[in-house]
Amino acid sequence: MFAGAVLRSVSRSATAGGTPRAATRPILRGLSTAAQPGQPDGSRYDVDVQVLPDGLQIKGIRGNSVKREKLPHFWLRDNCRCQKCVHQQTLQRNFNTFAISEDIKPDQVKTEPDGVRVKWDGDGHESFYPWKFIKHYLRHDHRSPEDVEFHYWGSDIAVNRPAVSYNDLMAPENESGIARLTNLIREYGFVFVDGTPFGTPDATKRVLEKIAFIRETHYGGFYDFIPDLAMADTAYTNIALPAHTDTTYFSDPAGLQAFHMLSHEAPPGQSASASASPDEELGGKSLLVDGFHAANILLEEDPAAYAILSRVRLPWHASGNEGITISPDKRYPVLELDGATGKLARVRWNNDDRGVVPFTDDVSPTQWYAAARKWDGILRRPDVEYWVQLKPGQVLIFDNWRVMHGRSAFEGRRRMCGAYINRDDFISRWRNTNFPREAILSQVVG
Ligand SMILES: C[N+](C)(C)CCCC[C@H](N)C(=O)O
Ligand SMILES: O=C(O)CCC(=O)C(=O)O
Repeated sequence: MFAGAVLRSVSRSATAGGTPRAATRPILRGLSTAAQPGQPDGSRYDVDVQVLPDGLQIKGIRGNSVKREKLPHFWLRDNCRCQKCVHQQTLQRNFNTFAISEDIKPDQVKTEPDGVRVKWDGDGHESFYPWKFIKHYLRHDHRSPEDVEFHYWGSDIAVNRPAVSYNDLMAPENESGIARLTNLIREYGFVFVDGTPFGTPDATKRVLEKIAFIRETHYGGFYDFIPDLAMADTAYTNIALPAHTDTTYFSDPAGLQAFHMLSHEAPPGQSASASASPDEELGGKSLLVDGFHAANILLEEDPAAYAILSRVRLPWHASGNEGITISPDKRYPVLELDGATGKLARVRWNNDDRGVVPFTDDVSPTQWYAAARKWDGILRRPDVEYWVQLKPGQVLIFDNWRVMHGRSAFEGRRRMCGAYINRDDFISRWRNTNFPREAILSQVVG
């Protein structure tokens, strides 16, 4: 049952000197909304609205919890989402914010079953703010649908690795496969797509393009490589590579990376081993490390080292290829924390592509090396490392901001294909296949 009320037109009583006296403004009758489905505690939710000289004072009451927020008039007007103010096809703001009078005020405020309607002074523009929009700013429960429950893992993940089947993923008209795949990457940081045709790289490319378009870099777009140093990078060799993230030298490191081992032939003259999986004989095993899990261990065991790796900004570079010298827009730390939450947002770790450790005012290179040694030691712990022999048909896709990868040395002609995908394009695909668009818009628009 809803109750609504119309606030009498906002009266402005001028006083000497013309400064409007803040007349006592009646509170709009609280609006009691039945507990909405999924309301965390299932309790009633009352919202009171009071028009103040400089904004709408909103009070949200749920059980014993009362939250207040004042929504400034100008802020409300700027966030009008009517058909005139927002381009309905592109969802872009469709007016000049700064053409709105700075001291805009409502002429009339009315609560309705679905929200608050405001008629503005001046041009008489009318805005409507759904309760969902208003309650979002009451800081009652800022758990956004995008708050992810991370599943941290070590070598134990081998028992039950996250996977989807190629057929489920690629089923036409069915988004459940891509929804599950993107959600597994968000929760675990990686996923296998089993049963992917491997006679050619085409099916692998289709799998990746099911997520989003492929990111072009100086290595090209979709990559298909063997150890022939076609590009001046150790990935194009057969040497062992320790756990690392890729593209540490970009301001915006690749969000996803993928590998599909299409074939692995023994060196000429050496017969493929009779063993079930010749690859085991030839090496080239893949390594995955959950960087967030490793960082949690470091924080637990050596918080000072964690602080150093999250504070000291380092140079990173890719300079091996003729005429190409890539480095990020600024120096970045190994562990990048979210400025707002303090939570770990990104791991940037490739000791081979790291530049010279700087001398900074508060942390010496010796201190940084001691912290990095601790970090490196954690990455190499047997219970932290997940070693897996990739096989043709298994596409590995992982979050390059969280999961490090590497490989053991190998012999012979090992053919790998895959691609990078931008972080934001991956997150967009995850959002749009796992959450209702309305919930997404209320997150991304703010
Ligand atoms: C493109 N492909 C994935 C084959 C190789 C890329 C080389 C990656 C580089 N070592 C880095 O850490 O960024
Ligand atoms: O060959 C592999 O298994 C991994 C290569 C690698 O680390 C890379 O391309 O970044």
